[in-house]
Amino acid sequence: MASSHSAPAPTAESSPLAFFFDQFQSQLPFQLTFPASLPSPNVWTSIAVVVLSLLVLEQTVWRAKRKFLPGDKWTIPIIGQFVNSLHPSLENYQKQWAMGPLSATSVFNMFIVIASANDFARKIFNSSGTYTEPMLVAAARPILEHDNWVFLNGKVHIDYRRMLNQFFTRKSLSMYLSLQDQIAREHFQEWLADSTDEAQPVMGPMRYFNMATSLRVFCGSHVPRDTVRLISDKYWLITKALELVNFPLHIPGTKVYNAIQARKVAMKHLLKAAALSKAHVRAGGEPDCMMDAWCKVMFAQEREYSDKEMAQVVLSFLFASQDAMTSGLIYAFQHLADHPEVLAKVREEQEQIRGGDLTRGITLEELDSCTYLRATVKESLRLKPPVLMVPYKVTAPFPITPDYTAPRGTMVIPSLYPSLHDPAVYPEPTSFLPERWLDPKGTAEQSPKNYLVFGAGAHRCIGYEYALMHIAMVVGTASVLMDWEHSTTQESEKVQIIATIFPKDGCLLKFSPRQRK
Ligand code: HEM
Repeated sequence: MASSHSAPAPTAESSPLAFFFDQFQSQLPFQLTFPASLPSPNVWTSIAVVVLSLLVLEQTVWRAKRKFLPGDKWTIPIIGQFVNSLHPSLENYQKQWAMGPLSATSVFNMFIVIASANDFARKIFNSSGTYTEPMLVAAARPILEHDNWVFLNGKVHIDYRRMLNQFFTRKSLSMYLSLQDQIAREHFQEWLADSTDEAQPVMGPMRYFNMATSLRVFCGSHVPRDTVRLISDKYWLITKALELVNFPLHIPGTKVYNAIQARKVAMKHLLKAAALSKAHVRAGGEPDCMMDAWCKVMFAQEREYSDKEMAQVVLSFLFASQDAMTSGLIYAFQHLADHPEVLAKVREEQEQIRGGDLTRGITLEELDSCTYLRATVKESLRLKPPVLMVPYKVTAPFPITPDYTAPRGTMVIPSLYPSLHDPAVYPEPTSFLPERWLDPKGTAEQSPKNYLVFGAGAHRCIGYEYALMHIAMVVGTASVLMDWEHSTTQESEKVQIIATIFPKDGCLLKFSPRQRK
């Protein structure tokens, strides 16, 4: 093979790339060829210079943005901490939090500031509309759609949220409690019927149960029962794609592509539900679900929300109720199985408050008086908070401290976990101690600012009351109807992160009908 370029013999000074090429060639027993159409070594040199300059620029920008914040001295070229973010782990996050109250990292040139201290976390939560906007994760926009209300910020968000808040008051939510109880009992029956000698992972059944409950509460009978399984399965594809980092192109076969297709199917049914709900309320039907309650309010006012807007709102609610609530419920079952002394107290309280009648659902007033049950749920969510951190994006230079201003475009992440494991507020922070919530003068009750399970500020979880009521009702009812054993493994205390956290072994439980002692 003859070489097709006739440039003078390169030296390291004249062209480093061509020089290396010649060095490489000298090692080979045959002649390598530059086809005539390939750029000459001088062009390669120019490309190398540009690439090198970009790499130097990248490091310079990283150091200029990071300033004195703890973090890598040099960022990994181009990808940053991409590999770590592909496999997020609590251990890696803990390392990052241990770096300091504020620390820096980067993924694909996205500069990220992570707040571990409670003051800074709350400062970020409270900055939306002035310095920041909610970011969720990059894939959230194409999946939930760009015009979904969850991406609103500032005044428009406050107005929209004010309208939705009225459907999440305790009074509004109490009308669904008996329905929730009925659905829970149906699912308990299924879990008991499916129970085998071996404990089974409960992630799948719990997720489906939450979807069935949430669809009933949000959409009533406007989503037929036989569609619930379909939407639940589709939603799993959506959840799996909502990772901190995803493949940037949404081509067939990628998680985000699958999630977009799944959203289209779910939206088809939710759009139909919105139209049916409007027709039901227009015809004078009594509200039987959140969509109906919304229609009733909106027909009495001037602003009419389109079927698409209503369906998108429910889509956003389902995301949260599916994932975070499943995490909260699974850990509540796990913690109670691992602490029989706590379960015994929960049962005693339930039997007392229900007056021995275990066949009927619990009322809101009764639930309110379950002091020990509510402390148990609160403690379970503290110990294993479903959401570890919430990404926000800086929209204007944000002075987080007097010395450090996060530049526009930075991803700022308030972390919830460190505040919820602060030993000064929660002594023995890794122990499950519902009693800490029973002393009104104790540090736990005296430091509500540390209880960041549901976030803080303008975007604080809209569903927190619903989630707390649901988990308490389910666990309370389960405690008097069933026994459950937890098969502990080496992975039970380890955490896997699928948008929210779950026991790494999927939580292996064996349910059986309650044996009264
Ligand atoms: C244990 C269960 C849950 C946990 C731990 C949880 C946690 C959170 C957290 C940490 C945030 C971010 C708050 C912030 O940025 O300050 C959030 C937002 C949100 N959650 Fe939840 N959530 C739960 C259940 C639910 C449920 C059942 C719903 C259903 C309605 C829901 C709907 C939402 C919505 C719509 C937002 C965004 C609110 C806004 O931007 O105004 N969540 N949640």
